[in-house]
Formats: sequence, C-alpha cells, structure tokens
Amino acid sequence: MCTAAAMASLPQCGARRISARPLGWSIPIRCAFSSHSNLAVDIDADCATTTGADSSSASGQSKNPSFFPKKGQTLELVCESLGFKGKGICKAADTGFVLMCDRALPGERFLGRVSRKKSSYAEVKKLKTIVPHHDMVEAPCQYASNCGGCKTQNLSYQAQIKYKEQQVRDLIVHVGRFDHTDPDCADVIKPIVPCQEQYHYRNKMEFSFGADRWIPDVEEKGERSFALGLHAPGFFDKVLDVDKCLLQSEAANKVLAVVQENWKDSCFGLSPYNAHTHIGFLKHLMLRTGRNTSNGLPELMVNFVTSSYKPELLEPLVKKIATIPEVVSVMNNVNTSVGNTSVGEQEYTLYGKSSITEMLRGLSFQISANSFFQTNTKQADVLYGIIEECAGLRGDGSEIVLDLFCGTGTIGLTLAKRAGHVYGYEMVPQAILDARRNAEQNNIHNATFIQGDLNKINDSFGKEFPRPDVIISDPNRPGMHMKLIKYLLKVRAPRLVYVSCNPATCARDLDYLCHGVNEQDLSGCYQLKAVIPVDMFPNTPHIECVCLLELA
Ligand SMILES: C[S@@+](CC[C@H](N)C(=O)[O-])C[C@H]1O[C@@H](n2cnc3c(N)ncnc32)[C@H](O)[C@@H]1O
Repeated sequence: MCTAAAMASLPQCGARRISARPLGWSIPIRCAFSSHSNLAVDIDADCATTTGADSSSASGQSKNPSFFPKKGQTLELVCESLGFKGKGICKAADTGFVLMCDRALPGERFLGRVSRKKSSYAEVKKLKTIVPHHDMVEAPCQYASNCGGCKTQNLSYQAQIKYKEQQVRDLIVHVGRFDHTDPDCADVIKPIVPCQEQYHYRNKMEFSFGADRWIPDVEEKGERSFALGLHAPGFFDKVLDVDKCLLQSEAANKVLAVVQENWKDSCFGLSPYNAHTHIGFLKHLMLRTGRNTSNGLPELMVNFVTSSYKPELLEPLVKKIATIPEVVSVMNNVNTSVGNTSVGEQEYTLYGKSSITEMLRGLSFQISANSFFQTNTKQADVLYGIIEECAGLRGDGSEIVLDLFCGTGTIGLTLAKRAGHVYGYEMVPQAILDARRNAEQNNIHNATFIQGDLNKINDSFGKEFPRPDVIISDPNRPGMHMKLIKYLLKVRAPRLVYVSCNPATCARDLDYLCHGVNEQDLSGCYQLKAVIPVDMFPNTPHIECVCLLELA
C-alpha cells in the first residue's frame, strides 16, 4: 500500500477507491499509520457548507458507514503520526481515507475543516484543539504557533525524531518496496542521528520585508502595515513580523533587532517592496553566520536585497549595523525582477568584505551572499562524516569519486584526501566557480568541477571522467531524473551514496536503483545496505537521509 502522505509528493502512486458517506451523521474517524491506530471517536459533522453526497457512491451509504469527506465539512479528528511536510495524519475508519492537517501533532484530538480534497486524501485546517497531543512541551518561541518555519516546537525533541524515523521507515517500505519482514532488510534502516543543538543551529536566515503584515487572528480583516519577518504559511504577500528567531545565531538576532528598531522610522525613508503593486525598495534581509578561522568567533554577513541600487538610502542603517562587533560584511543584492528571489542581478559591498569564512571537516570555505552552503554547519559535519564512512574509500589514493549535485564542492572536497581524483557535477555556474576556489584555497589539486544539467544528460555522459568507484548523489527535493537513474544503472559503480533531503523521492529512486524500472525495461543492479536518517533541522518537518547502495 502506498501511503497518502507519500502520494502527496509522488505522482506515480495511484489513487485508492473509496466510497462516499451520508451527510449529517456521526462519523467514526480514527488515526492513521501505526498498528495501534484504533482510537475511534464519534464526531458531530457540521455539514452546513457541504452540498449533496457523491451521487456515484451515495447509494451504498446506508449499508456502509464508510467515509468520504467533503470540502468545508467540520470534523473531529485524532492525529497519530506525522507525514509529508510534517503534516498530522488522521484516517477515516473503514475506508482508511487519509486526512492531513498542518500543525496537528500525534495524539491531538481536534476540530478541523476540510479545506482541500483530492481523490486519495484530504487536507484539513485545524480550528480548535480538544485534547492536546502526546509529548507536549512548551514552545520557547513566541511565534511558534503562527510562523511557517518551526512547526513542531511544542513536540518534545525525542518525539520529533521518533516520528521522523518512522516516516522514513514507512516510505522505504511502502514507496521503496523494501520488505521489512526480510531479515536482510530489517537492519538496513538505522536509528535517526539526532542533532545536538535544537536551536540557533542555522547559519543562514532570510527574512522578507512586506507591505502587508500578517496578524493571524485578524488576518481576514485585511489589516495593513509594514512587516519584516517570515512569510505567513501559504501567503506570498503576507509577512509575520518577528523581532527574533530562535533558529539563528545570537549575533544574527542582534542585527535583526537593530534593523527592526530602525527601518520603519520615517526619517530613514525606507519602504518595503509590495508584492502586488511592485512598488517599494526593501525586499529581503539575509543574515549569514560563519566562523572566523583565526579566533573561532562568529562573523556575520548582512545582505539587503533591494529592488534598485540606492546605497544612500541604506547608509544610515548600515552605519548602525556596522557597530555590532560580529558584523564583518554588509552586502546589497539588487534584484529588479517582480519575483520573490533574493539573488541579485548586481551585487555591491556596502561595508567590510564580500564573503565570510566557514569551517567544515577541517576545510575552510569562503561563502558569498549567494553561495549554497549547508545551513546547519555542526550537523553538516556529522552528515559528512557519515557520508565519508559510507563512501568507504581505501585511502590509497587510487579511487575515482563522482560527486553529483556537488554545489560548491563541499562533499567531494572532504573526500578528496582519500581519493585518487574527485569529479564534481553541478548545474549552477557560480557554484562551480566557488567549488574551484574552495579547492584552491584548501590546496586540493585532485578535484575537477564540471558545470552541467543532470536532468539533460545523454549517452555521452561519463566520457569526461574515468569510471567511478564511488558515486555520491545529493539532489534537490525532486530527486533524480530518469536519465540519471539510467546512467547509474549503466555505470554500475561498486558503491553509491545517495544523500537526500526528501525521503519520499529518495524511496522512489532507491526502488528504481534496486528493483529496476518496469516501464523503461530496466533492471535494478544495486543492493540497499543502509539508510541513515539524520536530523539536520530540529523543530521542522525536514529529514535528511544518507543511503548506501552496493553493486548487487
Ligand atoms: C541539495 S544541494 C547539494 C549541494 C552539495 N552536495 C552540498 O552538500 O553542499 C543540490 C545541488 O544540486 C544542484 N542541482 C539542482 N538541480 C540540478 C541539475 N538538474 N543538474 C545539476 N545540478 C543540479 C543545486 O544547484 C544544488 O547545488
């Protein structure tokens, strides 16, 4: 059975047939996923806003109490587990119809309204908690219940990692089609590696300036005012004003506080960019924290993304920020497009230097405003250690490593000391330039970085480098393109380390690599040896996994 939570992200999963239910009756709903999901409750469904049952299946209703929700219906639900994007999963009794609710946490009994209905699952908006969830703790952040960033702050950390591990296991079994009853497979999924720091772990945060401040409870009244903070969940144009974010460093919070104290002051003449009218100056405030390599102290980059280049407007604010000792760089990216991106067409240094330093596994990296870099440095150190262990390089300097989706080259460069040669492949030209610079700066001479789109490779891919002994693949959330899967099945590398930030697409790709792709007439040739979930982002639904595959 394919889980609905996974279906939400995997289009190839088929919809399940379920029947409709009569309106206006008490409906038994129970929780989903685990074997002990027998918490049946009666609910008094409010069907005032729904119209007519599904006529195709309504006739069977009097005999069958099965349930098919309607948009607008209010239900009493109990959440048992966390699924895709950290949404709480509930399930209708009898039909197994899945209902997903943002911010519902396991054990929580709540009233929710069906906001969206698909053929295989429905989404529910939580209206009111009736009984709180298990493993409840007090959220330390005042914005926790409204901010889109940390959705699980009020769930104990032990429970957070337990549900993440369970989600990976469910996806590997149901989407990846690995049989957990097979003793060979049972040991493959390892316990999740927790993150030692659950707050202040992010080295980069991006806040938005907005003309439309989001005040959660009066949201519908259209109250308008300026804001600097995080986008309200589901809104491109509304911003939750925040003075402090517990995910970023203390030094970054000092900068945020200074900007907040000053930018709305009319004497500065600053205006937020309006996502509707496209008028206004300030778009984003990006704060990056690195470490000074000589004294180990934090060093900070502040990057203002603006719609035009007017340094005179920013100058008074820059002067105030520059008095914060940790600030070593103030940048200005100018982005004239109407989109939401923070990468500028031009970049200017307003104060100090144009990059900061970060250390990872003993190497030092220069990070500019737009460089990609792992956002949780300490846990990236742990992640890369696991990758290195999985890569299992002999260290005799003879092996070829292919680092696919290499970004700024960090994984490949940390492996280079034990490899014969590393070949990195990446689409973004600037990342390739950064990777080459990083290699030079760390005196690494056995690494070659090649720019190219791995979704567009053809049969000649692989001619630029010798046959790899170890392949690292670290794609973005959509996972690997079928063209790349075909290459990996053709090249038959002895070891493949798949690093993923989306366990759903990861499970799909592992299925292709190990079991083959029927529709493409391809046989699998790898054996799954280990899946190691790593918690890189506490208090959020994100899950990283390192998977080791060996040639079968
Ligand atoms: C998850 S990041 C991994 C970066 C790097 N491995 C690291 O640990 O820092 C994925 C990288 O894949 C790159 N990428 C995304 N789509 C790509 C494609 N179609 N072809 C090549 N690279 C791509 C992105 O630019 C990004 O640098």
